[in-house]
Amino acid sequence: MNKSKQNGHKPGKKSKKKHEKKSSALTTKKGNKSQGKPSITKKRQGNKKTITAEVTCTGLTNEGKGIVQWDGKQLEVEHLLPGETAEITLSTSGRYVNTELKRVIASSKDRIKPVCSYYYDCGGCQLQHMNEQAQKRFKQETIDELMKPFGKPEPILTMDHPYDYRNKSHTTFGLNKERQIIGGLYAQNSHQLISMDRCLIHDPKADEIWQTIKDMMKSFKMQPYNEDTGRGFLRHVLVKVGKVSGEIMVVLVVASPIFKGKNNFVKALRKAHPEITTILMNVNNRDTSMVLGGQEKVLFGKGTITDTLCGMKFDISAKSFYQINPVQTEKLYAKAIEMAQLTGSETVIDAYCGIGTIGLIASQKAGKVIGVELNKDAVRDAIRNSKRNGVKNARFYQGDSGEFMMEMAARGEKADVVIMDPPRSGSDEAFLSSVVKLKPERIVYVSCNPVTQVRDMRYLVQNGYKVKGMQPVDMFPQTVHVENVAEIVLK
Ligand SMILES: C[S@@+](CC[C@H](N)C(=O)[O-])C[C@H]1O[C@@H](n2cnc3c(N)ncnc32)[C@H](O)[C@@H]1O
Repeated sequence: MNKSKQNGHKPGKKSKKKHEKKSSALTTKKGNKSQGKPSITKKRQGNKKTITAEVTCTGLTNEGKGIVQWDGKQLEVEHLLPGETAEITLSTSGRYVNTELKRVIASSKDRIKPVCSYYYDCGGCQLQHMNEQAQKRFKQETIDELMKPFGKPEPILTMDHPYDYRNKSHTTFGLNKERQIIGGLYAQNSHQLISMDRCLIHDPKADEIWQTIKDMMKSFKMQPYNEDTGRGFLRHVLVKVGKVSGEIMVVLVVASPIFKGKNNFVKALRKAHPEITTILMNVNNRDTSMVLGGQEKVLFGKGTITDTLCGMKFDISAKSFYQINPVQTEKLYAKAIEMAQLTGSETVIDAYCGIGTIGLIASQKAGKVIGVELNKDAVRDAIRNSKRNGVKNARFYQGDSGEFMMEMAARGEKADVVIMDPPRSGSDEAFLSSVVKLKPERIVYVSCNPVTQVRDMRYLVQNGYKVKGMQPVDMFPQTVHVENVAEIVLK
């Protein structure tokens, strides 16, 4: 048996799109020089040349891919670990070089057999071939390297059971070659549906529910939606689970508002899963890769679920953002509130506030909290959550955080602490320049993308602030993503 099989590696099954990379744009982090050995085979197809080569991995990129040197170029190879020697294929097409791991010849002690049997096909997780210690070390080194201009981050807070953590999942449906209905996830960066019955980072109940829906589809004559032809009905199933409350929301994302037999469908689903507390239909009839569409209809229950986080209760709508790993979120929020150093009198801005979680938790120690959020359903949830928890000193507004802060700065208003938690793209100059004008004593910056966080913190540092401390949190075990919270104070 070859080494790749021992390691559970299934070569040659991936979508080609996944590997497409400009060799000139490759990350240089942690890479040393080492020369790839001469090619073993060469094939030419049109302008495309495929080469098999033996290479040695010298480091990892921020995306967890192995760095190798070949023919004077630095290339990335998925699922390859530092120190490993492997056989890879390289396909060159113009300036592009695609790589694929074929066989690990000398394996690293950090390599393990992925627990998930879909790992090499799916791409939703990127680090399952590393043991827990190696994942931790990789995330710490990545964040340490990125944050170097601002100091040394604290040791990352990891999770005891790094599986089953996602409280939100969405599944897509399609037909296999035999025209049987299948469900699963798209391979990363592609629309190739990977049929699966379990995702090990999802809540197990969520996977049971969509499996039931898949099995019900045939008897209800419900066809999966086909994005190429625009035909079919069921596009996705979104499941949200309240990990503490046990409440479960199921959203049937459909291509048309005409849902024949919906009452019987809902009845049958509830019979199979009495634990479901609400069912919604969301109509997405656009040619889009976005999961949810504009129209929403509650088919059963109250249309939201409630969950408990840091001792407070939160209503969550289908379209509202809610952190996907509540165990780690409690650690993250505790750190963010500690960094805010509230004494009971401060005016706190909770920017990009979602359903108001951080702001409402902070309100217990603050003078007043002002939350701002773009998504109107999330703002409605935040206002309801404020009432539900008896909070009297918090107000929530719908709007763009940048515009909101510019207006505050123009009115000469005051803020002592700004807590900001923008999406992956980070914040913008309108927001950051207004923060600089408002001059809060401290800024707590929560980020799920340290790359954009670095960019924004650089702006703040150039404009009178300094980074006092940083705490990375592993919110997304098995994946390359890292959450980081930074304490930033006026110089
Ligand atoms: C990473 S989430 C954080 C939400 C919340 N702080 C939490 O911990 O649950 C980012 C939020 O920013 C919102 N958002 C995105 N762009 C925005 C903008 N320009 N202005 C205000 N909110 C925005 C999103 O709708 C989302 O709720």
